[in-house]
Amino acid sequence: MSAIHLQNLVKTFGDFIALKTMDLEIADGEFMALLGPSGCGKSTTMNMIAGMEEPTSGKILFGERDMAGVPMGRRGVGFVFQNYAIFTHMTVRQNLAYGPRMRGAAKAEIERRVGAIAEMLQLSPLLDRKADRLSVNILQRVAIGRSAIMEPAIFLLDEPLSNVDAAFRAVMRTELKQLQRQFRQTMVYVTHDQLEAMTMADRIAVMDHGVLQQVGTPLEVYNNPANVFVARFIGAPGMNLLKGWPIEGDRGLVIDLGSSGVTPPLPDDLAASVRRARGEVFYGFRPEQVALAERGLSMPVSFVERIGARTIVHLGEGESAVKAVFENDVGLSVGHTAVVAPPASSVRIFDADTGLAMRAG
Ligand SMILES: Nc1ncnc2c1ncn2[C@@H]1O[C@H](COP(=O)(O)OP(=O)(O)OP(=O)(O)O)[C@@H](O)[C@H]1O
Repeated sequence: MSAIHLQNLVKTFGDFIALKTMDLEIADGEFMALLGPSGCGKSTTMNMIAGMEEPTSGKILFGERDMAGVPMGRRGVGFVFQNYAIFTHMTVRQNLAYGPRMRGAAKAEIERRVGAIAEMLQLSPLLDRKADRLSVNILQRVAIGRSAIMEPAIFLLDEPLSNVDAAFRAVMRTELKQLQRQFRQTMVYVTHDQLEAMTMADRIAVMDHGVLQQVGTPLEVYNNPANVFVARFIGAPGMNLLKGWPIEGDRGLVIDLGSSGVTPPLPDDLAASVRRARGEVFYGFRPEQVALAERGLSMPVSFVERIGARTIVHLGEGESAVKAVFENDVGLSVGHTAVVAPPASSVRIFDADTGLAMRAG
């Protein structure tokens, strides 16, 4: 019943197309993150699921049930926004109890549910505090509690952590995931923060410019991005992408990267696809997978960032710039030349014209 199906969903505002044909299946009990840069259409999609906006065309089904014309209050969804919507003149207890009381729940039942949700969200010591005396962090926790206490089968959260501070955000990531495990709701979570999506979601729907780019588990979108947008967007830093031409080398197909040199041979199954496509490509590899090597791409060090034990080394410049992440200090400084090689199995190739990933085989 709580699966969500988005079918050919389109939303325009006048001439502006906010969402171009979205097809997405969210399973019952799944935690789906809608991830993408500002303006990509995440909130528009969410607002249509909630019933706050009508689709221009296309369908939204909850289970088998078409939601066309079903008002927000009848959809059985819980909604938490970026800006906590709570009653500041009430106590935390009164805020949490508000929904069940409106539904006419018995007093003892309300008390039991308020106690349980307060315990889960670490609000028990604050239950009798007036909401106007709480920090932004705690206000958002109360807002989540106020929605969660209704145990909605579908829980929609739109950037709920973007106004809270970084340390609290880390705590809340864990708590939200636990909340979902406990209630087993279908959760749709809008964020532009990939760390939130990667750590909490079962699957991530990556969006850009009103177009769904890829749907997959966090590891799938990280390891096998469908296109150059996803490759650059996922990962911190994103995937390195160097433009080059495939050429036949002595030991197999290699990519001529111009001033950066020539790559090691591609694995055979990937080479077969690249040969068939015959065009210019992007040679992609993750900064975390770069190793210093005797043979490989020889590049000047342009900048070194040290973040605790982690070191991000910037190599080359302009179009041929790449980043390499090391978990220790590898002794590289500006002015050095580094020879780096990504392991063949971690290399990804994208068609330079279409931006689409070429798969092995
Ligand atoms: N009511 C509206 N009228 C006109 N344009 C709108 C309206 N609502 C959204 N848009 C536009 O649609 C596009 C998508 O907006 P949306 O809020 O869905 O993006 P988003 O991915 O959630 O980004 P953000 O994180 O910035 O909210 C944006 O360019 C936005 O300006």
